[in-house]
Amino acid sequence: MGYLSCKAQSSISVSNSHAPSPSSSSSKNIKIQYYDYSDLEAATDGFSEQKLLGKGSHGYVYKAFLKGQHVAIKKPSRGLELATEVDNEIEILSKIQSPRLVNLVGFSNDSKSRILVVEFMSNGTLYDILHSNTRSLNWGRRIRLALQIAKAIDTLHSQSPPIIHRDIKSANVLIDRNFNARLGDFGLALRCHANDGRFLSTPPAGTMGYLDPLYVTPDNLSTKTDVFSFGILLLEIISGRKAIDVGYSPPSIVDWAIPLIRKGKLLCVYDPRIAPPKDPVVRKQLAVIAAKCVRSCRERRPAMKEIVNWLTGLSKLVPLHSWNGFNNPCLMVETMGQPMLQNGCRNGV
Ligand SMILES: Nc1ncnc2c1ncn2[C@@H]1O[C@H](COP(=O)(O)OP(=O)(O)OP(=O)(O)O)[C@@H](O)[C@H]1O
Repeated sequence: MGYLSCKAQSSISVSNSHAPSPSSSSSKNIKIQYYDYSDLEAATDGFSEQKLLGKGSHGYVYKAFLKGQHVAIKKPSRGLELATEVDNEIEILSKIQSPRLVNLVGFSNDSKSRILVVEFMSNGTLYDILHSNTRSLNWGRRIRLALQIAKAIDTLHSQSPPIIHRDIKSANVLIDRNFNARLGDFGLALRCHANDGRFLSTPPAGTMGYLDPLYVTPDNLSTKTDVFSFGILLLEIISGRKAIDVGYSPPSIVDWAIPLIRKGKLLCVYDPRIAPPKDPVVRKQLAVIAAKCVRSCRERRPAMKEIVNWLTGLSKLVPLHSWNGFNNPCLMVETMGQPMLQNGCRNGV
């Protein structure tokens, strides 16, 4: 996995040449394309409805084909405050590329509007996949998606200084054409540097349902804030339930799932739309990992690296079958592995 060291970050080049493909990311040579507003306007047929992929709180996302590459174009809908989020996303993503992230391709920087151009993800968001009733993912696929998201967050936390995403949620996980998870939306991301004024003064933010309850002042932010949100996302992957769903009591996934996991009623938390994982070790450990991530004592939450190790072990125990209906022979290969979970993961929650 490629990511940049702090030193290499000074050698970013903003150029008019093509951005490198994410898989060929180099620590010294991230090339970001600069676009004229008119190029982006033309590529989206004047930001037309037909090219609209979706809408978020920051603005609209359009599909376009630019210089031989499918891209997603993110156009803020409101004023200055949102431009700041786009600026932040540019600042963070122009210094890091990874096959686990929705990478920056370029941006337009003219007086009319700051517009972001990122890689196009053809299979939508994990939120849509988990909560649509048309396709249910098998356990092999769910565990691999969880592992890929954990690797993405670990990549951010391994930077110097660490980058904290602050908005880990299933709607910010996009699925690429090979059905791999990519972490996107870096509008809220912050570099965790004790002397950084922005880090010290930025008020807490995130998405309700995923937000660490301990993150109440700017200086409370830590990598464990993302670990908490990842735990919520893992519960969502396990149960198929939304982070907050007022149709249930209690509506919060964590208030519902953790007492059940503590009582050992694991089968109650598994997605009723599909049979639970066959292997009881997998059933238990997946739930235990999620419960460890959302512990109220931050110090007792695991680091992302540990979570990556545990999920890697679990992924070896569960075969990866086809992606419900999509016929990708590469995904049909069964992965055999030896049981492994270290670092006390077999202990209780
Ligand atoms: N890189 C991309 N490739 C393909 N579709 C995308 C891409 N980025 C976003 N989309 C689509 O656009 C929609 C809106 O994305 P956006 O990031 O603006 O908002 P969000 O993450 O859903 O919400 P919010 O910004 O409020 O957190 C997504 O739900 C997705 O369907």
